[in-house]
Amino acid sequence: MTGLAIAAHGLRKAYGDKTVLDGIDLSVPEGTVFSLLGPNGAGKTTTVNILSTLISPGPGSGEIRVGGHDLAADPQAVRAAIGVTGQFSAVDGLITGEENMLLMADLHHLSRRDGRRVTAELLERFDLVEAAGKPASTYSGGMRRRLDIAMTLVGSPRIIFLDEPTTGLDPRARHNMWQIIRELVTDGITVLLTTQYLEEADELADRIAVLSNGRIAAEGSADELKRIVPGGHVRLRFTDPAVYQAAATALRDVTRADEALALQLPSDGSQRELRAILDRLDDAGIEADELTVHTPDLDDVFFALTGKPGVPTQTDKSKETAR
Ligand SMILES: Nc1ncnc2c1ncn2[C@@H]1O[C@H](COP(=O)(O)OP(=O)(O)OP(=O)(O)O)[C@@H](O)[C@H]1O
Repeated sequence: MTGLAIAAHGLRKAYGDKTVLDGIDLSVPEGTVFSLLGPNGAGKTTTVNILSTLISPGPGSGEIRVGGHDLAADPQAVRAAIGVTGQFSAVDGLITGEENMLLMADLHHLSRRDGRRVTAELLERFDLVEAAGKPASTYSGGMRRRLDIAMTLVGSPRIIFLDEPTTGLDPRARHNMWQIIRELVTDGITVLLTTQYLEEADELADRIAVLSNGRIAAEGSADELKRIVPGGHVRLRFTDPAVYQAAATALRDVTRADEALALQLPSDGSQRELRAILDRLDDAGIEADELTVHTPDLDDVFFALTGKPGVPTQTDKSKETAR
């Protein structure tokens, strides 16, 4: 292996005259989580489908290596190295969780005994022992996803593709899934995660690539991406209109929100800039009733890069931190 679990050069795909992937490069080091982030239709699933050999790359694509194997020359070896769990999971609802697992063990040609052992271990690990004898159709969304990942692990993959693994899950199940993903990585597995949830990429990914219009608009760690967009500001709120007016006069570069009696100033949130603002207020004898610092988050990055608002964040939690 090269140290890279996935190395793709100039990945291309078009359907008719619609270009979905317009030459993207991906480098994913072993044992890391790489997140492909993009709005609906950006090409995330198409990328996963190509890398997992489900569909062929478009003409003109460069070399693609997955698990150290050349995708075009040795797709079988790629398939043996990977596991895929997706929006349309492999779980059969008509049979029990345990039967699904045993079926998977059969597909991987495990002996009956090994199949039973691995199934028991994985059902235990994913907290599915109690539900093991019930039809999978009776499982909650979170249980189904856990079963799906457990089934994927039967084949001992080194690389797992998780296509939107928490879409539709409630917050508890989502956090549970994040924990599972972290544990996979602790075990040395490489995870390629596609998500529409910015918070999910922020939580889990070592590196994030933002897909937009068939290209990677930006790539880096969450912190690196946050640094490329402006958007940091300090917000001051007042209850007394006269004090609000005085502050608006005393401070430069402010954006006023007269109705809310609030002022906004661009700021990187650093101690130096905050002190300068507070000094100016002190000099003018002004006391703000509330001061909050807003630092850019992946939402800001995403909107700046794709120009497409409306992508869901996972919580309504305020982006502002009171200081
Ligand atoms: N078999 C196909 N035939 C024609 N067009 C397709 C096909 N598969 C995908 N597309 C188109 O390619 C584009 C990218 O689709 P893809 O499913 O990769 O996006 P995505 O980023 O995974 O989106 P989502 O978040 O909605 O799953 C979309 O415009 C889609 O309509």
